[in-house]
Amino acid sequence: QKTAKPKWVSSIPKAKGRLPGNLDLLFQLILRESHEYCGETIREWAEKYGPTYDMNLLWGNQIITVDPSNVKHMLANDFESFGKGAKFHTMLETFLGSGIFTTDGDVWKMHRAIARPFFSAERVTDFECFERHTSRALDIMSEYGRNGETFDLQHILSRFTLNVGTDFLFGQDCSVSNEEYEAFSNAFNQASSIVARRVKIGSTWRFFEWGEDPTKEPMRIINAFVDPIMKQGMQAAAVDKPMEEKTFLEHLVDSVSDIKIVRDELLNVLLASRDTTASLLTYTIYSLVTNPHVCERARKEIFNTMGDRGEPTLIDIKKMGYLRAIINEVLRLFPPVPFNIRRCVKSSTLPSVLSKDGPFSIAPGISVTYSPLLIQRSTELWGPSACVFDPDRWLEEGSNKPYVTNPFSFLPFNGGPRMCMGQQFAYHETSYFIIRLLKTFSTVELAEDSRPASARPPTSWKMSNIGREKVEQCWPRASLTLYVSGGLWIRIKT
Ligand code: HEM
Repeated sequence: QKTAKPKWVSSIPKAKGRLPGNLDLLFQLILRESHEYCGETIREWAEKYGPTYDMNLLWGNQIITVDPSNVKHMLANDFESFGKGAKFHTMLETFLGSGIFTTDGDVWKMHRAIARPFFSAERVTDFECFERHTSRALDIMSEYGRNGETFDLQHILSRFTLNVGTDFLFGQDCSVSNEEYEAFSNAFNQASSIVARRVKIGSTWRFFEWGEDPTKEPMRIINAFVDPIMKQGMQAAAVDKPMEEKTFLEHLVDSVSDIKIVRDELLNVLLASRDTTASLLTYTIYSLVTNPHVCERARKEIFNTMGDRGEPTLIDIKKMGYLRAIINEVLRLFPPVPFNIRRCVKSSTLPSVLSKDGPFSIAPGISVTYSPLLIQRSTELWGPSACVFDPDRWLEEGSNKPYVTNPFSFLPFNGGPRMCMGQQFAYHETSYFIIRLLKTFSTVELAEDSRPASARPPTSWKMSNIGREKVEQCWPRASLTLYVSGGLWIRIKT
């Protein structure tokens, strides 16, 4: 770490636009989103202004950092000086209320303490739950295969992870009609993109939302979906039973008297478990089908470990080192939470090891956005092959690997006291699904011919030498989580 005297926030390099208040940069940030590779504007500005810079939109400080030393400082070393903050709470409140994601201090501690018992080793290895929903998803895919039809796998995976999430957390199968599911899913995606945009443009978000709150209509649909789940959970909670038999929802109803908080928490954990794992699964399958040699090696490992058996056990999964390396490599290149934010609540000093002018002191009230996606693709941290999909980097021996020397250079699940509670659950769910998929289907391919225009990456990327633009065969985009624009269109053979 550098020992130089810290400079005040004003010495953090500032982005320089042509219009007062960097109005042109604010519009660039919003308008480029519709045609750029996820995070490209932020990356480009980091190259121009330095790894820690101030977007300085409408005269307000808004710090961006792609420096792991600063992320470690905010999430772990000086955790008490950084929180989600009141502004973040307001931006997300109309969607997620006051749940584990949006709160700080004692309220957050209460949420975390209530949730903790439900992420014990026994609960996160409920493979029967994975099997119930995996076999259903594979049946749907087989049907498409038999009919010679192509399909959007991302869509199937979002429903799969929602079903697993509601089953694991609320003890209920989400057996709604396709129409009800579609309405819920669209409303959830819509609310999620509205709040993601608020976070991206920061304090200026209200300028872009005239009139009625745009999350109001999606929330009406989301609540209509969640209410019956809540009702059943409350009825079940009224029946006396030991803690080990209780679902997360029953325990929640027991522990919290305010029904609004129960609903908020339910949506928070649904968001945590559905979109993130669907993203990881979608990008894992995308990476397998676009790297056939990796797919074949994974298939061999699965068959060598399990022989003719169909359903994997925890021991099987633990033996599959190559599959784990593939999942880590996907989490590195396509982190399901590509951007995140913290707000300074007590004066602090960002070490800014990668900046030539750091460290930088920052004052309470200032927000710092950090990007796992850009950090995990940085050639400075990961070497010249940073943008290449190479699971072998996780199997190489040696203590000089970036994820060994600098754990905050790989942070898909965050770090410190607010680290993801569902990490093991997500690794197990993803491994389980991939093993069953590769054992069931002999061929899984991209169906480039049948995807809609919104799923096609811009043709200009083929000529690009930036990041992964040249090699990407889908369009990675972000709302709160990373997704494939227009869906991942697939063709399979059984
Ligand atoms: C690949 C899958 C997943 C990824 C990449 C992921 C990533 C993350 C990240 C980055 C955070 C930190 C958010 C923040 O504080 O800013 C987080 C928090 C959290 N995650 Fe996950 N997550 C995944 C799956 C899951 C699953 C399956 C569950 C539940 C079943 C879950 C439950 C939670 C909870 C409860 C928190 C809140 C922790 C807190 O604020 O104290 N996650 N996750």
